[in-house]
Amino acid sequence: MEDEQESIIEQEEYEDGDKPLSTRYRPPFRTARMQIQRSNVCSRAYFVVVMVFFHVYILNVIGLLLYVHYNNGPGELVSADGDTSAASVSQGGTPLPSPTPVSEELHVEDHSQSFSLPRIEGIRVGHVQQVSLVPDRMHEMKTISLKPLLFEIPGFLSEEECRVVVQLAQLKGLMESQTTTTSQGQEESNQPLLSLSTEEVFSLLDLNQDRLLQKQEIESHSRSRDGTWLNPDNLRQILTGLEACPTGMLTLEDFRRVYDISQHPGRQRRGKLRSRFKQRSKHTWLYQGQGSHHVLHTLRNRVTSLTRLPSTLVELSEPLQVIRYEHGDFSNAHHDSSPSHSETTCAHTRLAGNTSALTEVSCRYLTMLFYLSSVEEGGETTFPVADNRTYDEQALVQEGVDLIDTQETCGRGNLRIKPTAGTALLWYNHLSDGRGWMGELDEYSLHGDCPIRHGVKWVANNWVNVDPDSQRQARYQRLVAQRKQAKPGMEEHYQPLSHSNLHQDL
Ligand SMILES: O=C(O)CCC(=O)C(=O)O
Ligand SMILES: [Fe+2]
Repeated sequence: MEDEQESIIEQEEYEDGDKPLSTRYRPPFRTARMQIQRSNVCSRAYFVVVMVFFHVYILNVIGLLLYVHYNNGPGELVSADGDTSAASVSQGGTPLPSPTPVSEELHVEDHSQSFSLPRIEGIRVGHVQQVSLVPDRMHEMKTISLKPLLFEIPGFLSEEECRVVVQLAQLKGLMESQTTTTSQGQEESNQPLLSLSTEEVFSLLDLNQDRLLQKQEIESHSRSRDGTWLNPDNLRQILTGLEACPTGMLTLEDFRRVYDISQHPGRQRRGKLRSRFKQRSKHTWLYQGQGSHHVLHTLRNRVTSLTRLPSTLVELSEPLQVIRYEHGDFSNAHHDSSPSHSETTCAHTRLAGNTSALTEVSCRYLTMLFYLSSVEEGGETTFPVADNRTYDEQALVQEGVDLIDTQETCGRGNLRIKPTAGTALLWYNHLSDGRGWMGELDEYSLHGDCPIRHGVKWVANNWVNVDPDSQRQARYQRLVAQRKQAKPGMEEHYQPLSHSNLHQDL
């Protein structure tokens, strides 16, 4: 009986199409043979499973590589200043070939190209990449922080270019950047501004006027550069109250409780709202399109090259803003761009915008800040929460320390960059939406500048405007293209918000 069983097993083994049994190892015991039989079947199944996993793995790797290549990869840079044959970005010093010409004209046809926004990879803090921006030299671009993604490029402008931009700004004439106070200092800036009831304050905070205060609404106030009428303690009280609220929203009654100014008579005497300094400087705007000074034009091309953004986006963005800070001048910490709400619309795409939106705001995917002068003492650009592990609105305004207030707390920021003539900073104000377009505001991009102690500081801002609604951005670009076709030679100009408007919008 046992023999019979054995021969059946053996026969099956042979019929399976493997080697003849005679050539096989014949184990002395039946149980062992059965195990071998099972292990053959198992190893085939195992082989199939492994192969399937292997293929899935390979496909995943290919997919990932393609994703990285088209979205975030260390793509190609183009040499600006007309040199399209030069190499571009590389890591470790070897330039990569990258011949994509930067056009002097608006690319009205390349909408498809416009719908992916490349991002430079930071790799890690301290990482240095070689970039080719001018024909005869390479520049080094160093990662300064990952949150926000921030780079420093020394020598982005030559001494002569800095001088030209400053002179052009002086020729155009600088205007006062609006401040909420006179320029006599903090004392005076604390003068009462308005006397508002708690209900009026509630209404001001209630951006969408739904009679409920959401965290977003309170936070968007706390972000404003002027930081005016809610002091840090008020803000902290309100946010704490909101967090204790199970609905996550405050009704007017809840608000009354958390905004109980009578408990803190010293902080908000008689309910007077106080304004504080937000900034002090002078600024002007310089157009960079056709007919502008070649240095301005070149600078814009260099921005396109470095950022690898579609040239249309850069060309349709705000003009160059040049700012001069003198002794004591500064600006409070702020975000250059705005969080997107249903009630807001981007100023730059207003042509294609939703007219029912309440507020126009600045939508700035990235900032390029150029230092046009070195400063002897003070005037550092500060990123108070750069590379924090977490971003916490409340931590910004803890008792006695208001990181927004650069006049008082500049030294406490996480990162401070000393202005050096010719150096450029590049940072992304927004995260990616994960699909290659602009996503949420990067809270960590909060920055300001410390008061000038000695010397004069000149800087210029090139902001690249992008609408978080890619369809609206596309519509806007189509409209501009149509207008351009109808009126050749006319350049569509972004109408800049004034510097002060901008920061009230934040
Ligand atoms: O001047 C600086 O260092 C920063 C300027 C700035 O943040 C701005 O103008 O928005
Ligand atoms: Fe800024």
